[in-house]
Amino acid sequence: MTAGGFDALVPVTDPDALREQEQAGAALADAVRELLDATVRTRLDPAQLHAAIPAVREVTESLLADAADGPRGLEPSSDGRMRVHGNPMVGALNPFAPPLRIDWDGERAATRFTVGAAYEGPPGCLHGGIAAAVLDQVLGVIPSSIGLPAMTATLDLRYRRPTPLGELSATAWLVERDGWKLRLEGELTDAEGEVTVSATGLFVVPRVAREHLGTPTGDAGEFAPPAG
Ligand SMILES: CCCCCCCCCCCC(=O)SCCNC(=O)CCNC(=O)[C@H](O)C(C)(C)COP(=O)(O)OP(=O)(O)OC[C@H]1O[C@@H](n2cnc3c(N)ncnc32)[C@H](O)[C@@H]1OP(=O)(O)O
Repeated sequence: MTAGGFDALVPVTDPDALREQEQAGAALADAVRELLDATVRTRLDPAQLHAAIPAVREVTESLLADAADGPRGLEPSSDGRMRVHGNPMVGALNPFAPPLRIDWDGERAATRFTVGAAYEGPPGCLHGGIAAAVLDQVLGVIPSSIGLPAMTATLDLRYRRPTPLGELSATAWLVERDGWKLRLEGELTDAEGEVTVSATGLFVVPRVAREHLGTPTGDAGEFAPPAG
């Protein structure tokens, strides 16, 4: 199951039209992601750079002909789940998002993704804040995947070694549930399988969501810590 949305299904009047809209928006985001990468990597001379600007501005203007005034917020998707399409880690419509596609198998949330020049911190390596955002997101899909939409209260990171740009993976699991509080752990791993960053997070179901969800059962049940 792909995680990252909110598990409760909502009625969608015309899922085919919505899917077509999502696919077109995601294709545009892919193209702009390539533009973002090219913008960082280009070595064209100043005159050539200035010459590129009008074409980019023209596209921007055309997109703003029909656009939201601000962020998109939570919207129904064609799969019947609510999603934040502008999310900078998983949002299909956000060119800054790698984007992460996070799978939840009932025990672990996991994603494989590629990061390039736009995410560079130390030379050739992933920016530490992006590593934090990836882990926040991968840990953060677990609460909603088990029906307890929660927000990050604390996120502790241990940067063990530099994370090279390129193919990476991240995984997270639930360690403990205490009422409305979830203790989660996760890891970011490089292409060689080395753990570069490990994370521990406390996620709390906010008061407003608690009022809708009723009484917590207070134990992790089947969501026990994975072996190893
Ligand atoms: C609609 C869902 C969307 C869900 C959306 C999911 C999207 C996932 C995306 C990735 C995750 C993010 O980036 S989320 C964005 C980054 N995070 C945030 O912006 C969160 C900002 N902080 C908050 O909104 C709030 O402080 C909360 C929700 C964390 C907690 O506030 P609250 O709901 O009023 O809860 P409160 O009654 O005070 O506390 C409940 C229990 O949690 C404990 N507790 C609370 N905060 C902490 C803390 N920092 N450290 C230790 N413990 C804490 C309390 O001691 C208490 O324990 P006891 O007395 O019961 O034992």
